[in-house]
Amino acid sequence: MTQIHSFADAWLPPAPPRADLSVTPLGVHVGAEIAGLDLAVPLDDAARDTIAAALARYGVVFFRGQNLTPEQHISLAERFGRIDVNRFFKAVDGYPEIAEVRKEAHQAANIGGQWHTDHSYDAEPAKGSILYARAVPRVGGDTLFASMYAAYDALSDGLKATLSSLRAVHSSRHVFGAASRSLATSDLKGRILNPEAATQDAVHPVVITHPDSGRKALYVNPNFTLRIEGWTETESAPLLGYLYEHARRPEFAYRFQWRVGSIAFWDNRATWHLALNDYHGERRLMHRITIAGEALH
Ligand SMILES: O=C(O)CCC(=O)C(=O)O
Ligand SMILES: [Fe+2]
Repeated sequence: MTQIHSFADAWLPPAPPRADLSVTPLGVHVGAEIAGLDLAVPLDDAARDTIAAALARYGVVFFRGQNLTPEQHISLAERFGRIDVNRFFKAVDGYPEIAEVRKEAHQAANIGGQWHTDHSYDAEPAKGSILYARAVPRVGGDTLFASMYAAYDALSDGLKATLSSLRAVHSSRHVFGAASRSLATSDLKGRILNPEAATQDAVHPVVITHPDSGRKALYVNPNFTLRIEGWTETESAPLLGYLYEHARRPEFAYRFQWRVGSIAFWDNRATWHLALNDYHGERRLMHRITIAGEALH
């Protein structure tokens, strides 16, 4: 008789190398909370490895109750790679490495309000981002994360085979550039800067093999992907639209509720994220550091 293994057998993490740490899966396909760490203290190798392994497995890891200075936030990020300074977000005063994700009570538009992965418009997209909550609304302002491993796995073998030969063009121009309609019509001015730096397009496979986990992940997103390479935008729209609708299915996602001091550290190649803009009249301020990645294959 075939033995039936429960889902948890495959999904629960191996014991972390430090017995004082715990890794608890939160979503069925994405998200885990790591407890037992004060991230203001320099990470030892065992803690670093625990975080890196959880990130590769769960796509995004969360920490609660942290209290970081900008310097400590930078030191934490540097344990995972070189910092990739974002060209478009206003930086925290005195800290060009830290991007400010801010919405004041009188402002309407938020940053990251569409499903995306950070920096997919770069030839070497960021490997991950560490977002730290400094001020949060009383209610609302959650962030959704979706597993692009799960989205890929759920496609048919036929569509997987078709996608394996396709690459897609990604761009920052229509989002952060001078011609961006959302910048022209919203109150993001002053929070999003340097439209002249939005010149680059990049081409990536539609399905990547994740450099750390070896798993396949869908790597197109509704914010930055323009078209399939060699196809027009009009020709690309039905296929990309289908992939977005598929990847947006709620069962691939986890919704994180912030508190001041919460941290989300996501793997940008394995997940999408979306910041909900449902807290008008309240303030939300996050600090983000993005870690440099590599070309994707
Ligand atoms: O504010 C958030 O929750 C996420 C915003 C975003 O897309 C980002 O920081 O990359
Ligand atoms: Fe983002």
